Amino acid sequence: MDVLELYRRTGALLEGHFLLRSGLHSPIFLQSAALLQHPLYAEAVGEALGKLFEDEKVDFVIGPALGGVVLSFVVAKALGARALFAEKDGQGGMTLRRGLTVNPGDRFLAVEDVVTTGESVRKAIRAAEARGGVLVGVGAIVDRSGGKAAFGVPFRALLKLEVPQYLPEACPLCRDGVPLEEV
Ligand SMILES: O=P(O)(O)OC[C@H]1O[C@H](OP(=O)(O)OP(=O)(O)O)[C@H](O)[C@@H]1O
Ligand SMILES: O=C(O)c1cc(=O)[nH]c(=O)[nH]1
Ligand SMILES: [Mg+2]
Repeated sequence: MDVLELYRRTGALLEGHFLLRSGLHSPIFLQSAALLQHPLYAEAVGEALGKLFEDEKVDFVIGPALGGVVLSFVVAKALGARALFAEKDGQGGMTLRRGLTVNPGDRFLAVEDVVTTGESVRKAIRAAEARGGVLVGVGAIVDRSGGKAAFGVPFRALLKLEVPQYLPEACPLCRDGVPLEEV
């Protein structure tokens, strides 16, 4: 599957000057909702990502809201597992709400649309582990961490993308006066 082409085709590959969740700046932003709004593409992504973990016997898949909600659903469907999502808890972490539960010992796969630092998916992982879940893998549509993100379990992505990302004080786009976009 040509994931980059899917982002392009759906207008989800943005170029400019973007503020990332982590506070880093980048000339590239992958707007996954623009891709995942298409059920057939979302399903294809879910099947491809699920396939990378088909031997893991997962009880549930979890992703951090919002980006991880649709993705969790399509991957879980492909794996015959439950689809959970974690939500911001208002204190910088994430939690399970809305009657979503974990049975102690449940094996789970964490999924993320785009991993930059991995901090967002890590928060969803902590929420599931706090309820007794056992993490068996992390899957992403795109890994743009430059090989830096690690979770202590297999981490697999459909696409590894090498893109510049800068600390704000070292950002050449800021230096050139390019307006910063919060997407
Ligand atoms: O690996 P990280 O450095 O954490 O960055 C990547 C995260 O940023 C985006 O989510 P965002 O927090 O913007 O919110 P959303 O999912 O609600 O769109 C994206 O969906 C990832 O969750
Ligand atoms: O790091 C981020 O916040 C981020 C990068 C990206 O390409 N897409 C996205 O949704 N978030
Ligand atoms: Mg997100």
